[in-house]
Amino acid sequence: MDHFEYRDGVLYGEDVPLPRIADEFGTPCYVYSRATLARHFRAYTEALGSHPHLICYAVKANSNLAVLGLLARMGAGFDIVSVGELERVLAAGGDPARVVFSGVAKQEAEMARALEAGIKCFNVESRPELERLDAVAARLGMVAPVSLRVNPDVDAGTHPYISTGLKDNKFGIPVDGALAAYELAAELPHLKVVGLDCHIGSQLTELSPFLDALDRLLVLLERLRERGIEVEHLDLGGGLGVPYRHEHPPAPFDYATALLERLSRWPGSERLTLLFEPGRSIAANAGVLLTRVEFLKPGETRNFAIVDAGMNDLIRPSLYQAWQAILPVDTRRPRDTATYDVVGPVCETGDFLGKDRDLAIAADDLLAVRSAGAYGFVMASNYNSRPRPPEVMVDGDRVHLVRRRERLEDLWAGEALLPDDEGEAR
Ligand SMILES: Cc1ncc(COP(=O)(O)O)c(C=O)c1O
Ligand SMILES: N[C@@H](CCCC[NH3+])C(=O)O
Repeated sequence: MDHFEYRDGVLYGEDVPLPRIADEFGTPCYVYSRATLARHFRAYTEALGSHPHLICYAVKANSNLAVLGLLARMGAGFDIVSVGELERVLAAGGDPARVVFSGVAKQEAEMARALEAGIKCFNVESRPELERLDAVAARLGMVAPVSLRVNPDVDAGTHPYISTGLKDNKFGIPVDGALAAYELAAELPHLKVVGLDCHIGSQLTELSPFLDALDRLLVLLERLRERGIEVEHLDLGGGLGVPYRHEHPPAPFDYATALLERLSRWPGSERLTLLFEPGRSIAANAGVLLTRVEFLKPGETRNFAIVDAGMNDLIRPSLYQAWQAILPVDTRRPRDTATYDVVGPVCETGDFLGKDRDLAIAADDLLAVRSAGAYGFVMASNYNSRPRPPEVMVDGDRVHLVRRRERLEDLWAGEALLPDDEGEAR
């Protein structure tokens, strides 16, 4: 259940009819539900109950300040992958002591800023990164808390572009080399080993890859213990899938219960703080992308519904052939049903939001693309010089504009013409 439902034939976000939002803010427009975000976050904390834990929301999924601020107030930590995400978390009132920093290419300045801000942990992804972090911490006269992101080589069974825990992927330290990397970390004077981490991929719909990864991490923890290296926390990353169409991913409760059960066989597990880095499972179904039909264009082989949102606004269908439901917002007016490719204004054949959709629509109707709260706005671009859409949060019957539509002049902010004397003559 989420908070986007039909009432008397009109799609609502919480208690707000979506046509009201289109009238006020125009289309395309992202709409998020505060209640859904909060409910998805609570599903994790309630599932983990009294076991020591920290839910570090993956900022990359949806980094709007209002989303981060809401989760921060609920006690969330954050998983960041850049200094930009760190600054967003801080601007939203997030607690730096609850931030973990993932990513394969952390720059020295990013490390320094995160150290000064006092983050909880760096999730280190390679040996050279350990050395770089030690050097940066030494320069600042600090000690950096580290966890090694281990690549457990399990098949997450997801789209190849969003699988991260295989030997072939760029992420993490291969599990076979992890002991030696931990020994290096323990020797480096400006690092303190605090955790062990993995993240095997995104949109996982089965429990078994998570449990396989946990088993491999527990073997490694045992080896570390034998060498006198104890960690305070175990970070199992994000990756829990959501229902976009026919998928039936485990609920956070079942996921956490299965992991806790497996973990309980490990001596001392009750003292091990569990970290999770969920992004999609918190944000995806808390958002829709509202768009308006510009034209219906019947064709010999296909019918096109041309809408005002394109791949620059929501790239998942084009990039991963992802399927997201597309719903008419107002079903009260009689319409003929036809099968459409729902396409955008961008000059690319790959610019589509959905293919072969049976829809009863007419020009000027509003559509809602569901499950757009994660990896939606954050992946939007200005391709074709299109301003990025606004973001709106509904909260009961209230509507908050949480990011205005970009203005045309925002499109060239920071750009410069060549000085006069360097024109065409050369
Ligand atoms: C290190 C890390 N943590 C967490 C996430 C969040 O993943 P998801 O949105 O699938 O929960 C990702 C993205 O895949 C990631 O790379
Ligand atoms: N952007 C991807 C998920 C990437 C996960 C980040 N490691 C998606 O929309 O499915």
